[in-house]
Amino acid sequence: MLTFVGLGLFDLKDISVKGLDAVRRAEYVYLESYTSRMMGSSVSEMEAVFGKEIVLLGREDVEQHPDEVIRRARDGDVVFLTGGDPMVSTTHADLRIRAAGMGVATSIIHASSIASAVCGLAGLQNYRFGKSCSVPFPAKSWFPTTPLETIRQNLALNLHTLVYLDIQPDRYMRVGEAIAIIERMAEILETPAPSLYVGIARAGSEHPHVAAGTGELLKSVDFGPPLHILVVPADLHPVEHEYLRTFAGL
Ligand SMILES: C[S@@+](CC[C@H](N)C(=O)[O-])C[C@H]1O[C@@H](n2cnc3c(N)ncnc32)[C@H](O)[C@@H]1O
Repeated sequence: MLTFVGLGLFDLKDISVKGLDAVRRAEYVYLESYTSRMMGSSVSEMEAVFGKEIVLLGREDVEQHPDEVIRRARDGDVVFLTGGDPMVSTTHADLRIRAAGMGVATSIIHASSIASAVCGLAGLQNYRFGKSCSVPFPAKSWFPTTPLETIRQNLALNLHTLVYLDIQPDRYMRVGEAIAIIERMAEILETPAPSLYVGIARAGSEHPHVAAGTGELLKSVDFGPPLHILVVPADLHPVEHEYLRTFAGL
């Protein structure tokens, strides 16, 4: 059995009781840490509390060479850990399909996700979100403008946009960096940059930081340590406006 277990948002206390039971029962426990990160706990802390050795997997291990994981799941209990919910804004559906294709039973133990946490922290209604997008760190001759195109399509439909920020082995994109990159995209596309943003840091921790305002304002805010995420809101419903005024300094 291959069980996808969500770790939740911030530290090792965010896993569900069901998830913890599955980890403790498993013969092999894998963790992918390229789609999200548990910033409040190290892998060694998780190993100590879960009582299991954890094998780290990179993107290639999961997307190109998942054979070992699937083979072991055919012969015993394997847990595959992911930050947040394992099936939200990841490509792990592919791993589940491959396992099923090889006759391996699978199941999912869900967890809190950044996609729902932003609704609580920013007070933006979940059914008013359009397609989400991701802002990558630009490379030498690579500066995609598709994230701003997605934001503009959503704004035209009066929908909010959830903007995931790049995670790399040695760095995490911050709210201010993401806004500066989006503003550069606006220059390239010769289109206006968004006039309002909501920045969120460390959802799920004891000290999340949430701030709403113009790009100029949010670039000067110190959101503190990662992870960070950004929302570009559409026109605000009066309750959304009141919520951001009350909890995000709008
Ligand atoms: C690709 S998404 C994966 C979402 C994950 N599967 C989930 O359900 O939460 C990861 C991105 O979401 C944002 N993110 C995830 N957890 C966060 C947290 N606790 N606080 C702020 N942003 C977070 C970051 O921008 C990060 O790069």
